[in-house]
Amino acid sequence: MSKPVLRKSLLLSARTSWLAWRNGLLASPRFQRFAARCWLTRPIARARARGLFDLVAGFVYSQTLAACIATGLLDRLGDGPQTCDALAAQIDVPPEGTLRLLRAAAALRLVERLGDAWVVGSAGAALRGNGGIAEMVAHHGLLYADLADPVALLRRGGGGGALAGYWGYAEAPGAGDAESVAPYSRLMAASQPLVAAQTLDAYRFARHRRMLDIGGGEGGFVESVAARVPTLELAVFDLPAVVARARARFAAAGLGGRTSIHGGSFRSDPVPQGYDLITLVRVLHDHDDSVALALLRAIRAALPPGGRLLIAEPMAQTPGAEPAGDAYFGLYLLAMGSGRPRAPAEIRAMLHTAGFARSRLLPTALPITCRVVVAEA
Ligand SMILES: CC(C)=CCC/C(C)=C/CC/C(C)=C/C=C/C(C)=C/C=C/C=C(C)/C=C/C=C(C)/C=C/C=C(C)/C=C/CC(C)(C)O
Ligand SMILES: C[S@@+](CC[C@H](N)C(=O)[O-])C[C@H]1O[C@@H](n2cnc3c(N)ncnc32)[C@H](O)[C@@H]1O
Repeated sequence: MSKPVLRKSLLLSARTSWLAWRNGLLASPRFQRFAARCWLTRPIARARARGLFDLVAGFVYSQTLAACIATGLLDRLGDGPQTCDALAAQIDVPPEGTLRLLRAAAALRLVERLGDAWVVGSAGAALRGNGGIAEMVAHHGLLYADLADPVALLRRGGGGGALAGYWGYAEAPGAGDAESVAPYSRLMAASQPLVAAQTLDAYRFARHRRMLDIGGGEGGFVESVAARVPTLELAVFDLPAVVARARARFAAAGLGGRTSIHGGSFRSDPVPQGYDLITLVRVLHDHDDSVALALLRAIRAALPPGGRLLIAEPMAQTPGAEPAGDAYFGLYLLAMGSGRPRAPAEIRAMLHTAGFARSRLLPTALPITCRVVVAEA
């Protein structure tokens, strides 16, 4: 056995022993009782118990939030303080039910008591400041239905449920009509500013002349870039029924002269050429490895020498945000029926395989919402 292999195997066996010892201790009711009573370990024990309780009960918190959004309770409180009785009449829930909801929401900092009335709480205020989150919560009903039996979902390899139906247009023959693409495109457009803000702060778009946003939906990201970088010519490539929405949006925003529209499928149509920057915003993670790699290869072939590809999306193994990438998006994409969240290192390895010379991860202010990898052809 070579020295590095021996070293690796010794380290692995030391770590295995340590983890077995640690887990035995943490599982022991005697140790748990001792840690909760001893003044030195009590804060840690309480924090761990709280963390575990949140994990066990998190779906109830999410459903409390869902009720606040569905009834419009948060928006109503956004207009000013309200009593429970006044709110009850507006949201069509009996006063006892409204009070129960308000108390639950207060525990989650969504609302706050102010004398005899109620106002928006600190978490509620942050949520109201990010429009797209409320829409995300509203569409979680679909994911919630699919996750009612998570083991069945895992056993059947994902898809086949409510969320897959919502998304199905991209796989459908003809790739969707105006009616079937509308709900999803609207949802993506509503949540797009969260991602655009991070991406625009992370990368200097002004260094480019012509940008193509592949899978750009109804053009929300292109519109944000247009507002930040007046010199850039912009284009969007998406399924024909989706880009029809982008065309209307650009015309309404007075961007018709600065933007081009390409309708097609990157599964079967060539990637348009003539752009020195191509972007994939919340697109790569939607696809299984074979489709994702074929797309990266096609983009590499379409870029001029020195041209760049920018990938922006939530990623796996994000320090401090592991549950968002690996748990939330891992199960979301499973329910959707294709794709997976990838770690930056995996994306960079795929970029290398696709023929990109260099790539790097750029820092973003809120990596939980989006990370950015840029690659050079
Ligand atoms: C004022 C005083 C007293 C003190 C100030 C202290 C201080 C500095 C406080 C900071 C307050 C502050 C600025 C808070 C900011 C909070 C923010 C920005 C919160 C943002 C939260 C974002 C969330 C929760 C985002 C959720 C996003 C979701 C769930 C996205 C889902 C996306 C999906 C499903 C996308 C699907 C696309 C597909 C199919 C995968 O491709
Ligand atoms: C998650 S959405 C992201 C939309 C937008 N980039 C954003 O961040 O809001 C994925 C987009 O990829 C598009 N898409 C899916 N399959 C496609 C295909 N085969 N060819 C072109 N676009 C496709 C969808 O229509 C959708 O607009």
